[in-house]
Amino acid sequence: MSEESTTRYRIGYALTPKKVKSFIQPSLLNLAKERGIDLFPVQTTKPLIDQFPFDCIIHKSSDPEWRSQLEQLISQKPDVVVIDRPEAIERLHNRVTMLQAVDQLETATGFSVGVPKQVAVENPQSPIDCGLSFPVIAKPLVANGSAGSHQMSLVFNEEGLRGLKLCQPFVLQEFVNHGGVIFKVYVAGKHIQCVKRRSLPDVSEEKVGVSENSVSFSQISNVTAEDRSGDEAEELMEAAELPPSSFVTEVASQLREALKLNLFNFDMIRDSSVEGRHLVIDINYFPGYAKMPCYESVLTDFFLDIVRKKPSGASKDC
Ligand SMILES: O=P(O)(O)O[C@@H]1[C@@H](OP(=O)(O)O)[C@H](OP(=O)(O)O)[C@H](O)[C@H](OP(=O)(O)O)[C@H]1OP(=O)(O)O
Ligand SMILES: Nc1ncnc2c1ncn2[C@@H]1O[C@H](COP(=O)(O)OP(=O)(O)O)[C@@H](O)[C@H]1O
Ligand SMILES: [Mg+2]
Ligand SMILES: [Mg+2]
Repeated sequence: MSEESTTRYRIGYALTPKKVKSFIQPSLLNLAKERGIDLFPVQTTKPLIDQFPFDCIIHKSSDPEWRSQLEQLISQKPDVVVIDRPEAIERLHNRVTMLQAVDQLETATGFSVGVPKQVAVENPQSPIDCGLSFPVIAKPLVANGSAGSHQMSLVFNEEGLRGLKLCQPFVLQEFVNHGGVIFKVYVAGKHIQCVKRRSLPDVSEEKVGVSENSVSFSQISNVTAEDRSGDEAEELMEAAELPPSSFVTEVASQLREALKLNLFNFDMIRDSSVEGRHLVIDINYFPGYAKMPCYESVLTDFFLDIVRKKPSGASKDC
């Protein structure tokens, strides 16, 4: 008999109610069960150790108590795989540190990858001399999953910058024309999938001169199919070609290694002014996998990779 049909594994999940609703769907639970994996909810407010046994813990929770429980678990039970390490996830909670790994990537496929020019503004009250070209996007520095951390402004000129009523540190990032489409690359260990999503439209030089000083927006890529049907942005999206999968795989695998993370996605745009140039603009921990085609089988394959390759005597990073 194969290992798949005889051995059962227990995975504990600690997720917000919103995430449980979107991710822990019956279709995932059933497929995982058929293939030997049972998923159980973990309560972050109760001692983790009392809820054992588990072969693996997956989690997305901003509770500091939970983080210390996990750190204790990692030192006390090295056989349990923790997906992912809190300190590695932490790097994605800041829009400067999240993109630092991108600069180390090297691609061999004739395409290149980088990040847009950006500067952090720690004190939002101080006058801003950012040295960037307009338009720029003001993004909250902290990317902690709160609604506020997705609230952004597209700023067309100095006056727009002066008019920003921000009370938290933020980053200013050069807006790059990219044809109104972003590529979302979902990573679950070695499994990688790239999908297209709608983005902000290109900004022409004429438009910079005549537009408002700034425009606010939030979570543009999550506009629903009903909202966008028939519009011009949707046509752009349908016509756009995905980047070659060899390039996407190179970038995703190297990022996975550099970030020491298994469960994340990144937003990538094609720089319209430089042939083959792509820019990573955002990296998200434990994103909305259920929006990815066949997420149940991708995630079940990933869980099996993890529990079968469990190292003895060490918690696993990647
Ligand atoms: O809820 P969803 O499915 O829209 O997923 C969100 C992600 O959407 P995506 O899968 O990239 O389209 C979303 O990605 P974006 O930041 O919109 O690129 C975030 O990962 C979000 O998590 P958080 O609010 O940053 O903690 C994710 O939200 P949570 O489900 O983790 O709350
Ligand atoms: N530098 C940029 N140039 C062009 N468009 C951008 C840039 N940065 C962000 N965007 C657009 O703004 C959206 C939100 O920005 P992002 O950094 O992904 O924030 P969030 O974490 O809220 O998803 C992106 O999906 C993309 O449409
Ligand atoms: Mg994004
Ligand atoms: Mg994000």
